[in-house]
Parts: sequence; structure tokens; C-alpha cells
Amino acid sequence: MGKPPNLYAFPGVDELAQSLRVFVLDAQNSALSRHQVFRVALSGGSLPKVLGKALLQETNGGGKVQFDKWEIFYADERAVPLDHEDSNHKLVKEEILDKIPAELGQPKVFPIDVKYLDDVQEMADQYEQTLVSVFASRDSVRLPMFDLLLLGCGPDGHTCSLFPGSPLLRESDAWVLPISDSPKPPPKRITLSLPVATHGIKIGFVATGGGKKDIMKQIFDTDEGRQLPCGLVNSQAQERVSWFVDYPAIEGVSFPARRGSL
Ligand SMILES: O=C1O[C@H](COP(=O)(O)O)[C@@H](O)[C@H](O)[C@H]1O
Repeated sequence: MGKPPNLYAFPGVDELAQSLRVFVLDAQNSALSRHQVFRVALSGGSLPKVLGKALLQETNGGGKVQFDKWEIFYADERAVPLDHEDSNHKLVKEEILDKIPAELGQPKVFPIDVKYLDDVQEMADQYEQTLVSVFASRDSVRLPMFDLLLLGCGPDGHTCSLFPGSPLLRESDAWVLPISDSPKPPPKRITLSLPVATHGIKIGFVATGGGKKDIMKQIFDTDEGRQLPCGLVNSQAQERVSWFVDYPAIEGVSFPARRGSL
């Protein structure tokens, strides 16, 4: 048995962002020393705003964000135009990409191909081909290994666009999956599969606010919660997973959290 996931708790989002920056920069620096590029998969939802706060305030410390060496992929994306208000890419663009100072350079970003908005299977296949071209051929690589995945946790325990009880959770072959009936709008999406989401070198979750405390308690303190998508990432990736939460999100959670900075 491996070690359990790390749960780091902070009084508020400002303190959380400082430690999240240290965590991301640590992952960036090890990736750059391994292969001169930092490959990261990002979620949408509440994550991009907190991540922007972490990365764009240099006073947070932890070293330099080498954005020009980053390759950004999406852990999940909604099948909408890239400037649509439901687009995860739009959020990342507004909260991070558009705010990067020119001297730090720009990441290479891999958004969905909007040619396939009406065909999510084709969109997922195309996004998988993008991963194949970056991470080498599927014949030689069983699964793409991101240097870091930064994930959110929905109030129902979903992560990426993997929802509780979905048959997609049993997928063992495809890297990227289509969804046409997401319980949370918009219905049409693509998502990394669970094997890909749990295969990263490091996986960071960010969950903030009292609206997350019931699901956090389930995920960390109950057997049923361990079967939810976020719980499955915890049990499959174990100590490679680190959660960054604020105090309101873990009110009542018994699982031991480390409080304060990393
Ligand atoms: O629909 C989605 O929701 C999850 C969780 O969002 P949050 O706002 O509760 O943090 C998000 O991680 C995912 O990327 C998004 O498509």
C-alpha cells in the first residue's frame, strides 16, 4: 500500500495561492530538468482564477514561472466555441494567459479543435491525436504522462468531466473521452480518461469555499466517497496527489490536513 494523498489547508485563498505556486514551480523545475518542457493539464471551473493568483503574483515567491517552456492542455473542455462563456479555455485565457507579463513569454496552448463542435467523439479522437503527437506514438507510450495535472472537485465529487456513476470511469483504453449528456451543463464535453488523469507525475486539486465541505468529507472520510471520481484519483494516484483547500472547504473533515504553508 502506498501513502495517502496530501491534504494542505489554508485560512484563505491568498495563503493557498502562495503554496500552490511553490507546488507548481517545484513540478515545473523538475520537469525542465528532466525534459526541458513542462506539460500541464488544466481544469476549468474555479481553478483558473486561483491558479492565476498563484502564478501571476511574483511576491508569492518560489522562483520564476518559465511560461515559455510550458505546454498547456485541458483536463476537460466543453464543446463550445473558444470565446463562449462556458469554455474552459476562455477562463484560462482571461485568468492567466492574457495577464502574463510579456517578458515571461507565452505557453504553447492546446485547445480543442472547434471544427468538431457537433461531433464530440471526433473531437475527443482529435484531442487524443494531439496528445499522441506530443507524447509520442500510442504504440510506444501506454499512457501520456503529464508533469502536472491541476484538477477541480465539483460539489458532486466529479473531476475533469468524469461524473459519479458514469460508465466512462471504467474506460481503460482511450486517453480522451466524449460526453454528450453531462449532468452539469453544457451537456457536450470531452475529458481525459481516469487512467490518464491518475498517471501524472504530480496531481494537484484545488477546492475552496464552504460549498465543498460536504463532498470533501465524503471523499476523505467515507468508503462511498472513495468511489467518487475525486476519490478514485486519490486511491489510484495516492501520494502523487496533493489537495490545496481553504479552511471552509474542510470544516468537519476528519482526515488529517496539514495546516499552513507547504
Ligand atoms: O464542469 C466542470 O467542473 C469542475 C469543477 O468545477 P468547480 O467550479 O466546482 O471548481 C471543473 O474542474 C471542470 O474543469 C469543469 O469543466
